[in-house]
Amino acid sequence: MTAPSDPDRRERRPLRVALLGCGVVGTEVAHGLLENSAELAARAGAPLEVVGIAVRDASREREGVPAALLTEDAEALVDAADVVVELMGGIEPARTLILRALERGASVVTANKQLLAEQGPVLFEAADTARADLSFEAAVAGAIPIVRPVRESLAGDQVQRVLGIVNGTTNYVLDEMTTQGLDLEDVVKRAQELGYAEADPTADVDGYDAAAKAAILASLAFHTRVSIHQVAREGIRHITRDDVEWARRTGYVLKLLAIAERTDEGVAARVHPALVPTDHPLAAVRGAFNAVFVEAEGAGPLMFYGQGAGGRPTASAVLGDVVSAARDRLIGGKGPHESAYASLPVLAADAAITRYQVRLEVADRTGVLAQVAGVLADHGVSIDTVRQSEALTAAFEAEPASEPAPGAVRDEGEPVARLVITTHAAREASLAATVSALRDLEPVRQITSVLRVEGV
Ligand SMILES: NC(=O)C1=CN([C@@H]2O[C@H](COP(=O)(O)OP(=O)(O)OC[C@H]3O[C@@H](n4cnc5c(N)ncnc54)[C@H](O)[C@@H]3O)[C@@H](O)[C@H]2O)C=CC1
Ligand SMILES: N[C@@H](CC=O)C(=O)O
Ligand code: NA
Repeated sequence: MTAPSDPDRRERRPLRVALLGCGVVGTEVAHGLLENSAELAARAGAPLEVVGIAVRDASREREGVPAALLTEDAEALVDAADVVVELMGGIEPARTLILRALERGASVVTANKQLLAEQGPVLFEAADTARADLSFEAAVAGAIPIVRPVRESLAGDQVQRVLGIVNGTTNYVLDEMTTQGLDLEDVVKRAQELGYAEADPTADVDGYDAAAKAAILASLAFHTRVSIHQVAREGIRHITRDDVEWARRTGYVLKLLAIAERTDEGVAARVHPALVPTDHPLAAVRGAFNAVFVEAEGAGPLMFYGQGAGGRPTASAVLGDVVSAARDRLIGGKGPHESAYASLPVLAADAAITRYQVRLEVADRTGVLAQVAGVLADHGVSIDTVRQSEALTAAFEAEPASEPAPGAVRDEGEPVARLVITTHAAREASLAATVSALRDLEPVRQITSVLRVEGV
């Protein structure tokens, strides 16, 4: 007769952990595994032995990381591990190494949102086939537990909407621009030094990183595969100090938001800068912190807040996944497998419905306001508020006039009025057509900015 399977009688041999990558996050994970080994062993149920760390240059010293652990042979390291922790980033060789690990039955922990958002289905299928864990808490909103709550705790509910700040770098940049009056480029450099930015910070500034996270959250929340290519994306590269200042003067703060929604027609995900009222909780999210609101039918509104970037905070989420994967291995089981996907339609970007703030410069003549209002009305875009003229113009006395749009006629002596129009909710497609028509309107000298307004 076979002995009953009693987890407490299983052999507690050390679990071999391989790290791939020893950068900002990898270094902190290595420190955590090496310095807290006794505590982690007690929590996991077996010692977690670091068998090696794959790096590009093994001859380079890394503080607090024994040189003997460094190797340039990532494949051999993967083949020697029970748990593979991928912290190299990028698509290749991360993808091949993760698949190799899963095919061998090793558990995988990764922080690689880019890979998950582009190639998630391949990886999840490999994990399910191998009955091995593929965990990625660090891939969305750094230290904040958000993947596990959406994937597991809300698995019995119907999530309707996920909205939040999921990129620490851009939140830090916009915050510094708002509070210190700095330019975008200077603050991005600082974000790199602080370990918040991706290896190529374009991924942060142009919204790719947030779009990857939005795709992951939308997939988990709506049980529908959403890839990064289906997320409408606009970054913060075009945001100027002027935009930030106008936001402040009109009662808002600029934030890069990720929004995923489920409607009767399907699901939609988008990432863009948005004006958030100064009294909205998201306005108070400073520095590299992130915050995510989830609305579910049964649970109602939920809010998650914490550090979204940086080595230590991200390593916390990675280490949590490592302990969890170790526990699953010790009982011979696997964490959650992927949902049988509902495959709801993923909607096009221009289906989104939002409020907008449009700033423009017009010839300061009688009747211009009516002409502008007429263009909005013609496109079915209803105006909420219009601010015009002296008060706003006077506030900018010291400010140099902005460059006119290419082709715009600007008479040197002509008085120009600034208008700030806030709309009621309108379809993205209607707003785009409105802006295009405004550009062609004779008295319009410049469309200074078009920003969405959220959280009103
Ligand atoms: N830094 C952060 O705040 C966060 C980062 N992440 C993710 O964590 C992962 C790692 O990010 P960081 O540590 O910030 O990046 P990093 O650029 O500091 O570290 C990556 C390391 O991997 C190494 N590497 C790359 N390709 C390699 C290869 N083929 N063989 C050996 N080593 C290789 C690089 O030399 C570098 O040292 C990325 O997927 C990133 O998106 C996730 C959440 C937060
Ligand atoms: N570059 C990312 C790091 C965490 O995911 C960010 O700034 O949020
Ligand atoms: Na997280």
